[in-house]
Amino acid sequence: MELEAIPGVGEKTARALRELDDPAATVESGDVAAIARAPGVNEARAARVARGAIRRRHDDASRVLATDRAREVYRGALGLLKERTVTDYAEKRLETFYPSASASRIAEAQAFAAEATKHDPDPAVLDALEGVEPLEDPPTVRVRDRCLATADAEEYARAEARVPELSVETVEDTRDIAELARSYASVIVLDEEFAGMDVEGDVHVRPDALSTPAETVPERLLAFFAENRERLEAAAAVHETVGAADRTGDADGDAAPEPAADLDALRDALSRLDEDGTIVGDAELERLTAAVDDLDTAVSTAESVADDHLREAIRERDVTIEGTDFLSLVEQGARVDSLLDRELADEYDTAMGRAREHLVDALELAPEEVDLAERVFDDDPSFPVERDESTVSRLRTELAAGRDRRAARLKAELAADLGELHGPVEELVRDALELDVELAIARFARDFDCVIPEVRDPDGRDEGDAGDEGVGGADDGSSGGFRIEGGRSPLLDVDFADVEPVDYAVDGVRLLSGVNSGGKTSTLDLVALVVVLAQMGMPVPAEEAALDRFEEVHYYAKSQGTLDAGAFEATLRDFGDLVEGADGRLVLVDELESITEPGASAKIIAGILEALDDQDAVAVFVSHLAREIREAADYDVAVDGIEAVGLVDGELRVNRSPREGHLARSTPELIVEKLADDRGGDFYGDLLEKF
Ligand SMILES: Nc1ncnc2c1ncn2[C@@H]1O[C@H](COP(=O)(O)OP(=O)(O)OP(=O)(O)O)[C@@H](O)[C@H]1O
Repeated sequence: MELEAIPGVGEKTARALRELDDPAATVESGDVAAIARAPGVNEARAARVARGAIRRRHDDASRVLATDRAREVYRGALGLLKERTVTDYAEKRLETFYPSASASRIAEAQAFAAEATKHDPDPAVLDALEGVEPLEDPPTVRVRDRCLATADAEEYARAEARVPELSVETVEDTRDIAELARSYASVIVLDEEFAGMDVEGDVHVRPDALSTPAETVPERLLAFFAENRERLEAAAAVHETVGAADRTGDADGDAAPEPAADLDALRDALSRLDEDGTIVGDAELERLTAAVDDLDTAVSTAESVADDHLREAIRERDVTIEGTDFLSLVEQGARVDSLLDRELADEYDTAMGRAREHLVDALELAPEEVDLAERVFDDDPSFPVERDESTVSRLRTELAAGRDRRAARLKAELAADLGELHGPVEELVRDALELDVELAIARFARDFDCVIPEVRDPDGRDEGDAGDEGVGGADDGSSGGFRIEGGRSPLLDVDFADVEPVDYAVDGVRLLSGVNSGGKTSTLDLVALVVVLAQMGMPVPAEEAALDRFEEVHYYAKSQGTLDAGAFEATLRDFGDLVEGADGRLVLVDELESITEPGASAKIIAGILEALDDQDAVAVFVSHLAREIREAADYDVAVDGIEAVGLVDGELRVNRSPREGHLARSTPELIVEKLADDRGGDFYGDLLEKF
């Protein structure tokens, strides 16, 4: 795949993405964490890349969010979803859901959301998700006791690139290899031509070494698992918790899927691995490691044991010394060895025996090591007892070699096991992270009593596949629209529990009138939110919702006061563009009249409505000037109204659902009416007649 063909991926990002193992598949997978492994690509950019790949797959060039306010509503909706994630991954992954005008994209996202909403978010699973994070590649470990060797310049470059953990050495002949074998514990020769050579040391000819990294550098896998231990344990815990919830019947009806990796095998492998990537839990390796470390101390203690015994023996003994011996001792400084030998031979043997026994016991030496260890103390009598340094050194070398051989074998065995787990654990962690995405959607749907909306193909309406009910006038060939029943916006400034349900269906161009604070703006917000969420493929906060797929959502918030001439002209130009080719657009406009004086506003709004009506657009204009606009318009403008049911204790009681074809009375009218009722008299009565 041409990476540059993905919308939003330039040359620089494409170059970074090419560093990934399988760039095309990774980008397509939508796995934001995997994409973010490309150098210099953070998670936000990774989410954009994933979104671009989705757009490309669906051939989706749509830009549904056409205005700032529409984008704000999207951010609000996304925010509500993101608040319900546990992991950073899920937060970023949710950004790959965008409002689309592509039927296939919406269907794909809806299928995902429909599955997601089947979950019953279990608090124990959410807790378990806390520790899950995308897996990370640890920094390169340098392995110094092993090297790669080749006579080929290209192979050399390949080896350096693929196995940065090892030194790569150039060799010309067997002599060079023999030289390397003296400096490295083990040498891996990459060239076939050296097969069968006779070189001393741990030398292997392995032409496939670069393609079998688990064998060549088992340390790489060990470091990967050591680095990611906590994430892996957390992901395993998530799967187990889901499984447990399933068994106790807490979760949805479906049985939990088998985890992607064998969790017992994973735990077993991790138990053999230390934090720094070394092997643990092997008694023999621990014995050899301790023996090397404790050798000096054990030899010194063994010397003391022998000395103590001899000292005691000498002290308790009367030694008769012949005159000549005494003379030779005094005159020539002769050593007492001969004396010891003659007088205390038995005691000396016992002392040596004890020293050797101590050494063997303290270091827990194996039978094959005992022989050499016993030679540390030779039979030539001396006091104090002296070790044979060269034997100690040989013993150290042998124990260390045994330790290294054992460690290498265990590393290779563990790496082989880990190699098999590598793919599955990547999937295990990804599944856990994806579960967080699904649970966020499930919680959103539950928290806000959502439903999966019906999103219909606007071009298919005339063929009669618009469903039984139809959206407003959808099956009559008009521009379609939306129908919301029991919609409750979670973005309102009141507690969700206090939000009153709103029913509203629109199939063409409407003016929305109503009392102050009746909920007109909130209705526009609800419509925008439902449409945006629906086209993201997400559940919407309503009892029922259906809409025709919109190409663009143009939502204009109320302007903050009258505009100066320049800004007014710019706004008019915006609307000029908007009414051009408005088919497929949803237009939501809040009190456009505030941009200029009321008389001019009514004429301008009437003109815009006429143009939109001609285009069969779907539009809702909130206005307090409904009557004036109707008078200024050349056609019969449809007006809906949010009615006050009455004034109770000075407070308006409102029916939040707009009434179709009804011009709602304004707040001033209602107050005049109340005064006319309460006080009577001509003044209030006359005033009321003017409305
Ligand atoms: N469906 C609802 N349920 C509960 N409260 C609501 C609902 N709709 C609106 N409200 C409350 O009414 C307040 C006013 O709503 P909103 O701003 O939408 O009214 P408006 O008709 O646009 O007012 P104005 O005519 O002053 O612009 C909101 O801030 C909210 O507290």
